[in-house]
Amino acid sequence: MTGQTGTGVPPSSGSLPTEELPPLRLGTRRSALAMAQSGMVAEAVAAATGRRVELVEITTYGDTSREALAQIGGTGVFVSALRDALLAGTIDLAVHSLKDLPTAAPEGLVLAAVPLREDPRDALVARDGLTLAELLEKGDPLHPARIGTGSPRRMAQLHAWASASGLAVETVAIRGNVDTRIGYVRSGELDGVILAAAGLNRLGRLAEATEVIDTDVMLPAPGQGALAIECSAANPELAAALAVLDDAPTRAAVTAERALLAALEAGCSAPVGALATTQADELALRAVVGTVDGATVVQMSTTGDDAPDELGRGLAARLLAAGAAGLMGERAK
Ligand SMILES: NCc1[nH]cc(CCC(=O)O)c1CC(=O)O
Repeated sequence: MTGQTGTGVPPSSGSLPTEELPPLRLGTRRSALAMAQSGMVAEAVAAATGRRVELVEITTYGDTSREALAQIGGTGVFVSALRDALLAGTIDLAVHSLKDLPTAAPEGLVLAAVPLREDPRDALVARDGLTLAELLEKGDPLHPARIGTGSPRRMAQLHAWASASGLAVETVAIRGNVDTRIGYVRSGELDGVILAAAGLNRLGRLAEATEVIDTDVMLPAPGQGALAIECSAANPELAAALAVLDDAPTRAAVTAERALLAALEAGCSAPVGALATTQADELALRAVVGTVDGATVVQMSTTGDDAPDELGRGLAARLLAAGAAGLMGERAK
């Protein structure tokens, strides 16, 4: 009789067998864009932690309300339901578009990772493959090109650029998901709409952009194109595991942009654009504040090896000294 002590596969001794840990619950909004970016992060988190990751869909007030964002308290409405779920422990991590994240640090939560940023610029989706310049040149003061955007920042810069170029433009306040917004162009209701290039790209629809708008024409929203991965401060092991997804240059850039926004006491629906880029270990930060009609815009830049948040606050102070507060109108949160 042969022995019963054959060499089976020994139980692994090192790390915990992953199948014994419950999956990580990643909270996400239901929109196609949120699902796309959460799916990407879920894969990265699974690879980084060796854990399974399941998506938990959470509906926010911003998803169900058709009111203008400025009316319902800014894009923070997209964030708070996910944060409530994190604090309640019904999800383990949440993925947000960083530009929707209020600048105030939340009690009990950690910004565990800011992954590598995508193209931060805005993009135009226009009829007939036209660029912004071509579209506006086809109009005239009585029949200006009609461009859809609900963003005061985009409106301000679009009007300022058109006026500097001697061209007419009409902005039409719209909101809704990417499909809805592009739909206004496909139906012929609008000549073009402006959206974040990163959002189009994550949906696999960047090819529908007829122009990615140069940052000399339009500075993006602080944090645009970057994602935020949040978890509970009560779970430092998870925060540490998620930290491998952090991209240091992206975090430095968005830290500078958000410090500027916070120091201006402006929210994500204020007419403020800002973009930091890394150049040979130095951060270069550009920012614009304007009136929504574009009649007055103040643009400034700075560079240096100061800490990112100091760079942001310093530029905000210079903008405020130049009268920025008076341009932003009613402070949005
Ligand atoms: N305001 C909603 C929102 N929040 C983030 C993005 C795009 C993706 C990103 O900036 O990371 C969008 C859509 C848009 O502005 O077109």
